[in-house]
Amino acid sequence: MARILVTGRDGQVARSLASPLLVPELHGHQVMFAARPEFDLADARSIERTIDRTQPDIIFSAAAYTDVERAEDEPELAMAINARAPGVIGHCAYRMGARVIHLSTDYVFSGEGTRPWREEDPVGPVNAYGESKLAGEQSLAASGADHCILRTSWLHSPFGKNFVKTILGLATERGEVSVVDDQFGNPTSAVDVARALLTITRQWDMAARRGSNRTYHLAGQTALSRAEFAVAILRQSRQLGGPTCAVNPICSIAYPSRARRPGNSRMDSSLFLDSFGYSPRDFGAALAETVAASLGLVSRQDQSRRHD
Ligand SMILES: NC(=O)C1=CN([C@@H]2O[C@H](COP(=O)(O)OP(=O)(O)OC[C@H]3O[C@@H](n4cnc5c(N)ncnc54)[C@H](OP(=O)(O)O)[C@@H]3O)[C@@H](O)[C@H]2O)C=CC1
Ligand SMILES: Cc1cn([C@H]2C[C@H](O)[C@@H](COP(=O)(O)OP(=O)(O)O[C@H]3O[C@@H](C)C(=O)[C@@H](O)[C@H]3O)O2)c(=O)[nH]c1=O
Ligand SMILES: [Mg+2]
Repeated sequence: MARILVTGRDGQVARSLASPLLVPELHGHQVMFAARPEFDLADARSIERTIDRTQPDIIFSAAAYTDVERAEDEPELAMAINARAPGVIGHCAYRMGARVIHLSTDYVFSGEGTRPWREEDPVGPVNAYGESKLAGEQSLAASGADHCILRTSWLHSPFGKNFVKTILGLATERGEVSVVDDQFGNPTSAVDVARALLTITRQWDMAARRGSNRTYHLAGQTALSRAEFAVAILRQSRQLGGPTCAVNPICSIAYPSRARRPGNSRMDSSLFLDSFGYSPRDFGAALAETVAASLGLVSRQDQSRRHD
């Protein structure tokens, strides 16, 4: 049993961890969630106070500034939260001998080529969010804490904001949705990331023997374009009696956005599988879970609106 401190309470990974139906493995650990206003990643003192008070064995560093578009307009705030805070968390963990598992992203890569990215590949972020997350990896690594960095990608879940829920929402309003077909990546269930965090926790000593303080990639098994992903989401929704619509594939330049995004975000997660014997579920099973649960939530909201 470990004392686990999870940063963020309402994020996709945090809420997956807190859902006993989706992640029963958490049972047996003592889990604490740190969230605003008491715990603010932009305020170093609040981080120190929270970690000192909760005395964790291990910290799941899951909270982050994740609005890729807004990060272009407020890069200093994105840096404070995504770059400096992981260093502060690392220092606190180092002082008390706690471990840290920190979540990072495929957006640390440039998007060049077509080969799935491996851990040792050169980084080269193309937007402010990616730059801030890369700096966060570096500040945690420099803190001296016993840590590991888990880079994941294209998270989906029934919780919070994500591409799956956005597409389902658009399908209720429109007959067609235009989606970029020149960005490729591996959609990943936040539930599978939550399970991976617990897998590392269980096997930490084994990982340490192999050389801890490592970076791992952990993403879903299937790589596809955003447009293909949208088609899969809508097919799944139709099968479950949910909304559906046509997908119009477009180029990224035709989609108005402030942030550039990597074209090739494909991730190679084989090191994680070799190291921990764990792999996310197959694409269809993970997506079916997210779509089914999201449709349930959507229809409950609709019902309560009808009673308003
Ligand atoms: N979403 C994705 O597609 C991907 C995410 N990742 C990484 O995985 C991790 C988890 O992502 P995900 O679960 O999707 O995150 P979410 O966007 O769902 O949630 C982020 C959480 O961070 C919290 N947060 C933001 N700013 C602060 C702050 N200043 N102080 C305290 N808490 C704050 C938010 O709190 P509040 O509710 O108060 O806003 C929210 O609970 C992140 O590190 C992210 O960078 C990596 C690859 C893909
Ligand atoms: C909703 C939508 C998006 N798009 C495009 C916009 C963009 O280029 C791409 C993805 O859009 P999103 O804003 O959903 O995705 P984005 O916020 O860029 O997602 C990223 O979030 C961060 C936190 C990560 O770490 C990444 O792994 C990745 O998941 O799809 C369409 O073409 N049509 C649409 O209807
Ligand atoms: Mg977004």
